[in-house]
Amino acid sequence: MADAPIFIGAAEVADLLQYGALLPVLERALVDFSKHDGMVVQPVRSTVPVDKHNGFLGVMPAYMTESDTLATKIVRFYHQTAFGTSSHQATVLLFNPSDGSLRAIMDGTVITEMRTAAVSAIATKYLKPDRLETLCILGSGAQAISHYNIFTQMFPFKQVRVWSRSRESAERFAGQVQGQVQVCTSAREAVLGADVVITVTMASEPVLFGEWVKPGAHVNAVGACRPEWREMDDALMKNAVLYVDSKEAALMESGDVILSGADIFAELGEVVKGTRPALCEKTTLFKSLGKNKQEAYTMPSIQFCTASCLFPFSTHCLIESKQKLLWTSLIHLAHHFSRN
Ligand SMILES: NC(=O)C1=CN([C@@H]2O[C@H](COP(=O)(O)OP(=O)(O)OC[C@H]3O[C@@H](n4cnc5c(N)ncnc54)[C@H](O)[C@@H]3O)[C@@H](O)[C@H]2O)C=CC1
Ligand SMILES: O=C([O-])C1=[NH+]CCC1
Repeated sequence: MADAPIFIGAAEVADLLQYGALLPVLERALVDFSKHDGMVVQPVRSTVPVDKHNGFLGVMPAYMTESDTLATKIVRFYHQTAFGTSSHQATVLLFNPSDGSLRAIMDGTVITEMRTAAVSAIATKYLKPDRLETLCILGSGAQAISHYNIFTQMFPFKQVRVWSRSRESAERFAGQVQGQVQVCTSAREAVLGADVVITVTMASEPVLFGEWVKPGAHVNAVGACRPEWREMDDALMKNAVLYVDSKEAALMESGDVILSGADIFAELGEVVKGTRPALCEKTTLFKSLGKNKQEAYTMPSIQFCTASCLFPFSTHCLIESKQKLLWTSLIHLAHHFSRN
């Protein structure tokens, strides 16, 4: 009989996952994904609308030949959730690729929050303007917090502005993060003059307009993952140089790309690899959909390990082994572009 899969809960994932280790894995995932050489098999996410409850369930499988990693993320995103419940909840399943048996079940919500923010940070590292003084965040939920955390760690912003539909949630956000945040009364006020803008809303109509965006600024467009949803207006989509995590996904899932008819300039993985240029002097926009969550790349110091070896060990070994499994899954997930 196959060994029972191990379970890695949200608290353990949060303990084990560090941005310092995550960033290079994701850069590698972006590059591998954008090679399009058949070594990473990762279809565009399959999404089931749950209309009766105003939500969606997305399934994101991938197989990476090089690291022999087979996993899937399952994510639900609902518009109305009970108070205190995140609109996005995810689970990651890791399989033994040789026989398809289930090896690990892990919380994917923290992974999603951190992976997505880390990929936006990578896009910003490559596409950033010369001046990095003002960061603007539109939205104040889970992604706003993870983006705030990594962006203030990685870049020397002097000012962070936030706007949210309700001032109360923007103020709650400002109280939750470590550091000064200017709560703005309008999205326009938050965006004017900002060097980097991040949109992390559940909006289905534009909240960011090209006329507000400073020429040469960089935008990370993280929300609006349905073909009929928008966060940007046409002017911004057409005037900015457009980078995406996955061209295939952007043309199937992104309302901002599909409905504006904007041309895609490059995948982020091509920029990281150096095969397409980073046009930093222009206004740039990175449309993130989460196409490489887990990657087929195994961190050099972390060997793949089987669930069967976990149970005779001490707690310490168990945690260490879980960390290995977590990384293996991340590596896989990274491919869902770092659609963490
Ligand atoms: N690209 C990627 O890889 C990923 C993208 N996402 C997307 O990022 C966005 C934020 O996700 P979370 O922070 O987890 O969600 P959340 O539910 O925690 O926060 C959503 C935020 O959007 C605001 N909002 C909701 N409806 C709005 C509207 N009509 N106009 C303006 N603001 C509105 C809410 O007030 C809240 O501040 C979502 O669109 C989500 O689908 C999430 C995970 C991965
Ligand atoms: O990658 C992801 O988990 C998601 N992207 C958009 C909605 C959820």
